[in-house]
Amino acid sequence: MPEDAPVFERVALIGAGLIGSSLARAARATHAAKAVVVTDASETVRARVRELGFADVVATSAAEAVVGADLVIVCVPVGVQGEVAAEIAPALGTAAVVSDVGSVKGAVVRAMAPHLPAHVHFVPAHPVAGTEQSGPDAGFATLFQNRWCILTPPQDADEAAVAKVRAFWERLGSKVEIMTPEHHDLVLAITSHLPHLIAYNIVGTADDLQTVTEGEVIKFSAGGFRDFTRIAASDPTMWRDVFLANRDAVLEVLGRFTEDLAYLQRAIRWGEGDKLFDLFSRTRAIRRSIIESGQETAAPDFGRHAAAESKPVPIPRPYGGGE
Ligand SMILES: NC(=O)C1=CN([C@@H]2O[C@H](COP(=O)(O)OP(=O)(O)OC[C@H]3O[C@@H](n4cnc5c(N)ncnc54)[C@H](O)[C@@H]3O)[C@@H](O)[C@H]2O)C=CC1
Ligand SMILES: O=C(O)C(=O)Cc1ccc(O)cc1
Repeated sequence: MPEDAPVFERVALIGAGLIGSSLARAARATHAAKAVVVTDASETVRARVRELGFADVVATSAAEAVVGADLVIVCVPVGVQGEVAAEIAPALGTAAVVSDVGSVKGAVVRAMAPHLPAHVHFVPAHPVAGTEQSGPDAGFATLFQNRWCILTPPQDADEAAVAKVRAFWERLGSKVEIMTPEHHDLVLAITSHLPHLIAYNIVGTADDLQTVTEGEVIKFSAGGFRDFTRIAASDPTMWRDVFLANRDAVLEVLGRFTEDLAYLQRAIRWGEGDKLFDLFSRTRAIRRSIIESGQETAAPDFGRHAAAESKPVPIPRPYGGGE
């Protein structure tokens, strides 16, 4: 294949928000697709996509969009991915590969797979790249460059279909890793979902405290708190769906997190400075090693492969030492 020959002929994107519109722009900019068809449930969004001009075709329904597509990527909140799969199923061509970009994989695979015809190759994906913005204006062509994209194909997936989806994401500039949905959901629970929950919680707590601090919480917010407010501005629908869909893994890591927080609370109460100092030294070393390895903007260690990943991953020892 010549270096910039399209990876797919006709890519259909269902949902034209931050991720769908970034994919359309990136697929065009890199010639990963010969033609890009976009649709969205919202007429306002479809009209905006026409104005912005990043699609070759703007279809009025998901079923219409997938006709003749050799790659379909579902880019809607995870809570409606099952509905979309049911809607597109009868219109999918025999050569179609179906994928998605959902931030949760296990629940999404369980919701979508039963609707898809047997001839369709299903290769779920999650680009670990995004912002707190949403909608078609927020997208940009370089969003996926030098970012991880995790694929979670079923064990009996068609190898050629997986290779083409990998090639598509690599064309957009992503680094691709393959793992099971369960492993994905545990890793993302700690690296992405829990940080968002903490951000939503701390900004909510600070807002409640405004009444006792005469409104000065926001005024004097230092860098750390401001970073939390950016994350806490993320889309409410998307994140409600993420927490409901990844309930088990989030509750697992949240349990560990609250135990570790209680350990710090006790150390502060009893003046145990060495405990605080030890943890802060450990975490500083982690940050420094990330920077030294040149991974500062990359996702954490996803270097594990599908076959090895069906069992739960041990979570590191508690701050205090033993298990
Ligand atoms: N926002 C982020 O940073 C990232 C998001 N994701 C995942 O990408 C997916 C999309 O997220 P965003 O693009 O950020 O959301 P967004 O809110 O910007 O866009 C979602 C779009 O889907 C449309 N939509 C909703 N239901 C639909 C339906 N039934 N049929 C057709 N269109 C429908 C909405 O009208 C909206 O335009 C989610 O599953 C999310 O978990 C993945 C990586 C990063
Ligand atoms: O804006 C940020 O800091 C993010 O963390 C973006 C993001 C949100 C959801 C994902 O599944 C992946 C990336």
